[in-house]
Amino acid sequence: MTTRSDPTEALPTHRPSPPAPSTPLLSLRGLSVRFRMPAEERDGDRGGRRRGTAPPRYVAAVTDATLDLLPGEVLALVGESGCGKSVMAGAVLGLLPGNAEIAGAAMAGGIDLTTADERTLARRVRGRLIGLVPQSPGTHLTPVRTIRAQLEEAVRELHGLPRRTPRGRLREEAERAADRAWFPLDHLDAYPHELSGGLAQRAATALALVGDAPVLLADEPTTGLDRPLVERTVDQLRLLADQGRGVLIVTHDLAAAERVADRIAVMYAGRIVEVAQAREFFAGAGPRHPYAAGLLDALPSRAFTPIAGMPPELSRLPGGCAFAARCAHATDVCREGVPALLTPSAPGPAATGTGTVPAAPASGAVACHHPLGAPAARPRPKPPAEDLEPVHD
Ligand SMILES: Nc1ncnc2c1ncn2[C@@H]1O[C@H](COP(=O)(O)OP(=O)(O)OP(=O)(O)O)[C@@H](O)[C@H]1O
Ligand code: NI
Repeated sequence: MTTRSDPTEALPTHRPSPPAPSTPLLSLRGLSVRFRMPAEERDGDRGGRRRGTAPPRYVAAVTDATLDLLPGEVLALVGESGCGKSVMAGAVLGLLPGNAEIAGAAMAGGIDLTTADERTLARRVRGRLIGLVPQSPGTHLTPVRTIRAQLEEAVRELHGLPRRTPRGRLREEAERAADRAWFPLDHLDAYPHELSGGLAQRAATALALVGDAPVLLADEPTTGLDRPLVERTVDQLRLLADQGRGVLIVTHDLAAAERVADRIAVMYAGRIVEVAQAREFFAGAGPRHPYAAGLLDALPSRAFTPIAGMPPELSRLPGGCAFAARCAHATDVCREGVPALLTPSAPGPAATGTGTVPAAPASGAVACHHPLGAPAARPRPKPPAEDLEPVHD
């Protein structure tokens, strides 16, 4: 993809104040996804139990995720590769493979996305309630068709319009979508290869905006882009949120998240382990979960110290906190029980509210038996080898 600069790529500097937080646009409640895997012959089975009679294995890709996405906010979902971010996004769009088993709920526009049939998902959810900003505009755009033709086709499909629909209507809707993504109308007749990287990204975003969905889901929207293009891409998502949409960015790129996110949700081994205000997380008191602190410390702009060890296999999760084996703060209690996602002020689990619909943690929630920055009265674990305490305390 080319990344040459283009004067038409300047984004408007006007930044309207975000609307007051109100009803969530997307609500996950105890969302879990596991993949059923073919049974495996285990050690000791040979000669005894025959292959195929062993119990099936499961990959616990997402476990008990509770989270709200509010109008006007950019929420960044971060975590190491394989921790379940894309599976969570796929569950929301009804795009999981056949071996996926889902529990819990994911509500948007009054529809439970986990139980909706394919017809509902295709007609009412994808593109209409939730727009998907693709990872790689280069592969998302069809090389042999102009941007205008692709947008018009998307309009036709999304609105279920017949082939004979008057051109004017398609044209108008396509131009409206281009305009929403700040794609210059005088480039609409270009082919994808004629566009700069930034304009290709905007063309792909325009496709996601054809149905003017209130929720935008961007799974790794900046992978493979150079720094200036990363910044333009996420700034554009920020502006789309400022207009009242809810934007969920799934990313490895903590610098991009710091640049545009209002809130951060950190995932580890399939669970949300921390939800924080981005300002607090990056520039204020800092992360409260030792894993989240480790992610920040791993950044080249910070301590540049990777987290020792590897995440557990999602088909063989340990009994307690999944991070305990890598955590300098872990004690016996960590290995015994999975910590609930708690906010400091809430007496019970943050995911437990009043009424039948439990509340989601807004921010300041952490799933840790020994959260960082906790009162000194908390029993302090012994650091395992080197004295690592100053890094965290
Ligand atoms: N169809 C599938 N069958 C079995 N396991 C799967 C399937 N799809 C994904 N997984 C597993 O689910 C886990 C979560 O994967 P996911 O793609 O959500 O990770 P991710 O956090 O998005 O990682 P990355 O940052 O690399 O994109 C991984 O262990 C992955 O191997
Ligand atoms: Ni992913």
